Amino acid sequence: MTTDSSSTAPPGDVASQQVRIFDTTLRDGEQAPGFSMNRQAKLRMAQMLESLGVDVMETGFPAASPDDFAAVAEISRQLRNTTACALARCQAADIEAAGRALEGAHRSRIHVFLSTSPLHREFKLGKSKSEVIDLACSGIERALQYCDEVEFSAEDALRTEPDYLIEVFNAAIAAGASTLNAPDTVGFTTPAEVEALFRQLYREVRHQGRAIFSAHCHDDLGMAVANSLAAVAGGARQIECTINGIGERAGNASLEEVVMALKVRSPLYGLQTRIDTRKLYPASRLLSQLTGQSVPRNKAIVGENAFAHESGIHQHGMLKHRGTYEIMTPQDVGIAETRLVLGKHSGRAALRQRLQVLGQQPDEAAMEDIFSRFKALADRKSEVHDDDLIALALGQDPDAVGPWHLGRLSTHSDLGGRARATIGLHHDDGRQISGEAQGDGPVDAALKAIADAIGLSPQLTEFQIRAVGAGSDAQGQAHLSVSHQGRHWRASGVSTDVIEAAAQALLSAINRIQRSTPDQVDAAARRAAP
Ligand SMILES: CC(=O)SCCNC(=O)CCNC(=O)[C@H](O)C(C)(C)COP(=O)(O)OP(=O)(O)OC[C@H]1O[C@@H](n2cnc3c(N)ncnc32)[C@H](O)[C@@H]1OP(=O)(O)O
Ligand SMILES: CC(C)C(=O)C(=O)O
Repeated sequence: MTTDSSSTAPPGDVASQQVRIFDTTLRDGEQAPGFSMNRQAKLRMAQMLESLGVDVMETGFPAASPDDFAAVAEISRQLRNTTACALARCQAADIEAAGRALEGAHRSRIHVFLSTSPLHREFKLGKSKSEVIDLACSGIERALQYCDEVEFSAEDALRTEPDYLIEVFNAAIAAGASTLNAPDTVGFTTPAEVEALFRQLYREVRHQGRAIFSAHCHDDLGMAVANSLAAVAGGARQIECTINGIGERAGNASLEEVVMALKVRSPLYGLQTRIDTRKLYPASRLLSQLTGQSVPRNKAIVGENAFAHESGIHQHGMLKHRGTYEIMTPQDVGIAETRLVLGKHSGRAALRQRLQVLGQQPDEAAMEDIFSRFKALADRKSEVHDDDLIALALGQDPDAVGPWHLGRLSTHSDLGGRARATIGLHHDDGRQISGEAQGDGPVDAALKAIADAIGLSPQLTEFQIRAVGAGSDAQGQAHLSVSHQGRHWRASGVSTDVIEAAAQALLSAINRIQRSTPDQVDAAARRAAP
């Protein structure tokens, strides 16, 4: 967590080293298709954002719907260290709704906005320059009756005539706004342009240290984070951003990227935030769970690959000194550890290190043999897992099938009742066994029947079924991970019948366990056999 104790300038003044983080995940983020959240989800996310340390939280747009109003009201009552903010158009009903929703807030802000660009003035609002200024000022004055502070946004500011924008901001300050936001509503600007605009605003608007400038950048050209940082270089002291960069169209500036850029490059920017960066990854995962939208693997800071290395040259460098290929630690952002993923691009250094972790210490000759078999396997699989490596080290074929095979599977389930499964298995040595079990659904029953029949119940740690292809005749692909005696095994099964796909996946995992520890599993199966 970074805090500013050295600066004497008020937060937000250009002389201050503190940048306010204004989070709009629950408003601009939530208003994008695919990201809407119900009240419960918003409340859960708000708790996470407050513990992350955001300074201002835009909790919603109360005039949008009764549920949004209720969410803003409930979140506002709960926030203690964060200013609760609600959005409103320059319309009396919107502002009154925002004011009522914020009534229980510890500290409240109404964010009123109005378009200022020529295109928006003419086609959206049908208003002249002076009418826009009058409407903005009356909106700000009205909002001040309901809250502690008012932010004013000149929507589409980056396509507004700069001299007119200055006139609007001067009027907004005179009307009582203490935060002046110049949004790049359509993600059109560039870093050089936005920095120059903020410098001009800082110089020419009559803020007299009473108002701070804010940047709200969209990512239509992929420059939202760069533009936000450039705005700060030009004098902005509030950045509006969202977790995972969600927001209208291509999204907003990503909070985790902005914050980590300021932290990792602090000698360059000399600026700080209050964000507890160790909570960035948990916040990102929570949002992904609540919205059902996954984070791309290659996403900066919080993507699965952000601290994962597959290429041998990088892995070799990382094993010598992690600074060779990482500019921050995974722990800085709340990720447990760096992963060296073994695949077709990996080299001997990473393979040897992983084998050592798995208790295998092959000599040079054995290592060469394992390495060539590893490369051959890696050409067929995207990722080589620990159980594959153990099979390679033990001289086994990681692609082998059996010894157990599924001979028979039948399931029965009634709506609302327990499901039942019976299975028949045969072994390469001619043995045949059968089993029967009940479960929560037919997949659960089938997996239990197999585990009971073989007499081995590895713990299921991950389970996914997905359709391959479209249509009701699509193949179902089951992936699972199990743990057994401290080791982890992965397996998959494919069938047009999803229950059979799951059963094949578990059997494949048990076979892998058996092939690496044959005596032990065989004894279990003999005990289980009738
Ligand atoms: C850049 C941004 O992200 S702005 C925030 C965008 N977010 C949203 O729009 C999400 C929530 N919005 C909603 O639920 C609805 O749009 C509502 C409830 C706010 C309004 O719904 P409706 O009354 O049916 O209006 P509708 O959405 O069709 O059109 C917007 C109206 O607001 C006017 N308007 C737009 N911005 C402003 C503003 N800042 N101040 C005053 N009026 C405005 C438009 O001119 C239009 O007016 P008109 O109906 O007289 O033509
Ligand atoms: C309401 C304003 C700040 C906005 O979301 C935008 O201009 O993108």
